[in-house]
Amino acid sequence: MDEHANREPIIDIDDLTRQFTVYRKSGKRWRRHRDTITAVDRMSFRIERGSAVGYIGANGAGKSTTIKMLTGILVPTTGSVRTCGLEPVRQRKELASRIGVVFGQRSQLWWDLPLHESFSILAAIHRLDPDVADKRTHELVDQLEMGDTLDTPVRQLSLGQRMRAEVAAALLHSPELVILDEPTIGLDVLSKQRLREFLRAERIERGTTLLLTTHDMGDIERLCDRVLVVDYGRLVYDGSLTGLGATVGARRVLVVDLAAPTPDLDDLPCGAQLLSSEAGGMRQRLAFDAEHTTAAALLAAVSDRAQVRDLSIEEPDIEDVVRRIYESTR
Ligand SMILES: Nc1ncnc2c1ncn2[C@@H]1O[C@H](COP(=O)(O)OP(=O)(O)OP(=O)(O)O)[C@@H](O)[C@H]1O
Repeated sequence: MDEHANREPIIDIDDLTRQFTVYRKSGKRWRRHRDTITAVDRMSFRIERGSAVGYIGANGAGKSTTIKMLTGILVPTTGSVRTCGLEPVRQRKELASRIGVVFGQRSQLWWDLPLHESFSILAAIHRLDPDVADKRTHELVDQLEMGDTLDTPVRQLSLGQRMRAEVAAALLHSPELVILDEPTIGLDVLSKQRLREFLRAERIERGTTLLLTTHDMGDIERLCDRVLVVDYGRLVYDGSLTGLGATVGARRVLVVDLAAPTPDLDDLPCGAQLLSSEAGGMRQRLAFDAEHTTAAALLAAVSDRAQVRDLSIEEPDIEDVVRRIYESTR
């Protein structure tokens, strides 16, 4: 790969739109109506090589449709998409040798064959040199602790074992970019932890770029340095995990310890609300949203009413933020 290619974003989408035409029957005569659904709506973003990005949003927000266009399964309606510097649909074969894809719900393994045979078949499909394939298989089996399962038919693997096998299968040809759709869904705590550790190491040691969709806050926290939030096909947030709370309107909490018992602090500035009052009102928790007021303004309002001895600020619970994004009514 030349130096220019190395500096190019590994994913570059510009004004990307995908629409679907659906038909529904309605009215007395059950006439067919034609509707257009815009699953991805003029979306633009770039992802740099070596980064790890969480792509999140409610059900139906447009995540899978974006991934399908990135991998060449779906043709965009308008706009452009480049993955690894290639046009995914036109250069799908070449792209397949440069990316790995894991869809939690769909398998790329052969169910009735022992696991090691799936790896051999995939190595042949990718035309890997037998020595290289052997070395890489051993490495993955070792790192993902799959030694005991190599002779087991895939259909007999537990969910955790199968997910590790899926990840190994997607990484066998050492792709530059790995796209994972819900990689830890349904896994127990230990399996999740193992998988995350493996993906982190893969990224650090090989510079592999990771793009993942997930409902699991832990995946984002442990793996991603950037979060993209999609809603109704549009990008509504692009930034760090910590900045996410403020954007989706999650509230921070000012906790004040007061010098004497104090009646409930109501009548607060707009955007602030009393959450709880303890110890006869000596500790009160006040939620506020950054869009309407500031911690300083809130503190000033409290100081007018009581003597403040100590204070702290609780940041939004990111797990709650992610849950709210997924639960938003569509
Ligand atoms: N083949 C299709 N035909 C018609 N509509 C579709 C098709 N694929 C997706 N859609 C619609 O496009 C919108 C986006 O769907 P998409 O599957 O991309 O969302 P998602 O964010 O991946 O959701 P989930 O988390 O549930 O997988 C939805 O309204 C969906 O119903």
